[in-house]
Amino acid sequence: SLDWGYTDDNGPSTWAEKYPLAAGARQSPVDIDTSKATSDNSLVDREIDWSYPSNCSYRIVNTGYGWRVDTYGDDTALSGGPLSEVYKLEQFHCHWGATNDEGSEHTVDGKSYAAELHLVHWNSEKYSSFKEAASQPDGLAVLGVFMEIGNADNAELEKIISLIPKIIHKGQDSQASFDLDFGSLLPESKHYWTYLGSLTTPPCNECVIWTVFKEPITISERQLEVFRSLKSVGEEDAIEPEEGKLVKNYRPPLPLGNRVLRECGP
Ligand SMILES: Oc1ccc(S)c(O)c1
Ligand SMILES: [Zn+2]
Repeated sequence: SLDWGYTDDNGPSTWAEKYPLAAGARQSPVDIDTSKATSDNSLVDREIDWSYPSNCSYRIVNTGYGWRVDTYGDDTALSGGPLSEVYKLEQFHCHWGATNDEGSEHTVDGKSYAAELHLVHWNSEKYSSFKEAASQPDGLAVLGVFMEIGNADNAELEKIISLIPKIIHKGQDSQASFDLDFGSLLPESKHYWTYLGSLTTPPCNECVIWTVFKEPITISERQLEVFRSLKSVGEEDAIEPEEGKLVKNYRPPLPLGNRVLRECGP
């Protein structure tokens, strides 16, 4: 089974034992203390620009600590905002909690959202692979999108959620090509906070330029329950039906320390 996870005996407070980077000074997530955010001119008119194709083939996989959609980011591009180069979309995934009052990784003035979507991009202008980029301080650019519970399903996410019953157990995957409109996975407002941080899962490499959108998107309670139905163990692990469910997979915030937190947007 996994050597790290989100239970009491393998959760975030134990990660540094096997993954020393997890104890670094540039870790993610952080609490976004809005009174500390500077809106200096360094980002003025530097809005985040993305271009994602409307139809792509994807693979969704149960990693044992969540679901992850691997994209084949040929004609994807993320630029602008805090980024000096063009980044390609590698994958996206989500973090959530056991109840709706927790689940996001970043928090805003101490407030948690029910879940948080991460769209992971890598600096394909400077580096030749995602793996190489993940070892560099400017290697990855991750967009963080807060998710709150609303009455309506999120139609775009439903295309992904409908595949989850096929990957209930760790290691299972499903290939699908659907026209996913990424734009609708992002909020209307492009107002964001940005800071230098890390992967929020082991090995917690300090290689991420984070951009966290201020405005959440909404998903329904039913959709979030589907996330929680994923299992962290393989089909071969004989366990009771209710056991091994991935009811939460979020890392609590780490200190911002002396890092700069900038904000940009209307
Ligand atoms: O490549 C990545 C893995 C995990 C997480 S949380 C990321 O933000 C990027
Ligand atoms: Zn993540």
